[in-house]
Amino acid sequence: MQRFSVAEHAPAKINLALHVVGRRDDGYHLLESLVVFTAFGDRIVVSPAEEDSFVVRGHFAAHVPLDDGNLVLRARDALRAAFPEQSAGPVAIELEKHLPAASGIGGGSSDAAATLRALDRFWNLGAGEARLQALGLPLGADLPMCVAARPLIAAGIGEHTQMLDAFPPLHIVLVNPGVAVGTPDVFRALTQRDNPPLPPFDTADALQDWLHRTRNDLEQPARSVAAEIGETLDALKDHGAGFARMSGSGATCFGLFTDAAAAEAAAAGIAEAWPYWFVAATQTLHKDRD
Ligand SMILES: C[C@](O)(CO)[C@H](O)COP(=O)(O)OP(=O)(O)OC[C@H]1O[C@@H](n2ccc(N)nc2=O)[C@H](O)[C@@H]1O
Ligand SMILES: Nc1ncnc2c1ncn2[C@@H]1O[C@H](COP(=O)(O)OP(=O)(O)OP(=O)(O)O)[C@@H](O)[C@H]1O
Repeated sequence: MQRFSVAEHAPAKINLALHVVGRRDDGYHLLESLVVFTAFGDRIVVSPAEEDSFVVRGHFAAHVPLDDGNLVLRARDALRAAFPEQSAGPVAIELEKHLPAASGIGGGSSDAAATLRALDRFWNLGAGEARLQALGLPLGADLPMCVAARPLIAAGIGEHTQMLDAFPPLHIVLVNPGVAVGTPDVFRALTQRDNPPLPPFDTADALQDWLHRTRNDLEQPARSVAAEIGETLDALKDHGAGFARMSGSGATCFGLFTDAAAAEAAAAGIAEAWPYWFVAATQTLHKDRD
């Protein structure tokens, strides 16, 4: 039996830009998105056990299912099923839940991706990143990008990921106005499904210029579901964000700041003015895997 615990960070996923460029016959939308991941996030710890178990702790623990509806358990089961010939014995899984659920920053997908990475190491499967991405896709379109968890461009419904090396580090404030927004509801409220593609991005490009030429096509439909998104973006801009936009299907918005001190000051100001909102100052992750 494996004698050591393995821990994996499950970062927040931020769609810096998200263009909806078409729709597949099965109803899934074709996207082009520049995605980064943050130091702030959830945490998965897998440990040796006599039988399978799952516990959730942390500020948002009460907001996620404890049964097979949790993407963490679905990821564990998918990995076991893919490696029937290898010993994939009982395991205790602990999830520390710091990311708000149903909030556009991929909490469940990132937890599932971290579970795949952690169990791949714990069970010594040597699956490799591409295999883990393919195994994750049936659990959610965001899984392949969350397995990679470093700056990338995603395309298709999320199954194509192209890593961006030497992406500039970013100081970010995440703000969620306390409204859970269902991803299917936002896609349903979308009126324009064939929008212009993402302009090409080169890491040598000025990011701010590029951001101003891009969009989140899910912002308008999300605002029709949760009007608080407008107030959230205003709060970030009023507290000095050089750029602010909604991530994914919302309602979490991100603001970009010049340095960590500016991000922390803005986060403190927003948290004081809106004590019931979720607010976190953080920075992007760039660690290479594999
Ligand atoms: C909005 C994003 O977060 C951007 O990164 C993702 O596209 C959503 O990824 P996700 O939450 O992993 O999505 P899934 O769990 O696969 O799908 C939830 C629902 O969102 C819609 N959906 C999702 C992804 C996609 N490319 N097109 C869609 O239309 C579908 O109605 C689907 O039933
Ligand atoms: N580990 C988990 N963490 C959060 N939600 C989970 C988890 N497992 C299952 N879920 C379910 O998935 C739903 C979507 O939550 P999630 O946080 O993944 O959405 P999201 O942040 O909008 O993701 P995305 O940005 O990928 O659209 C929740 O309503 C919740 O019931």
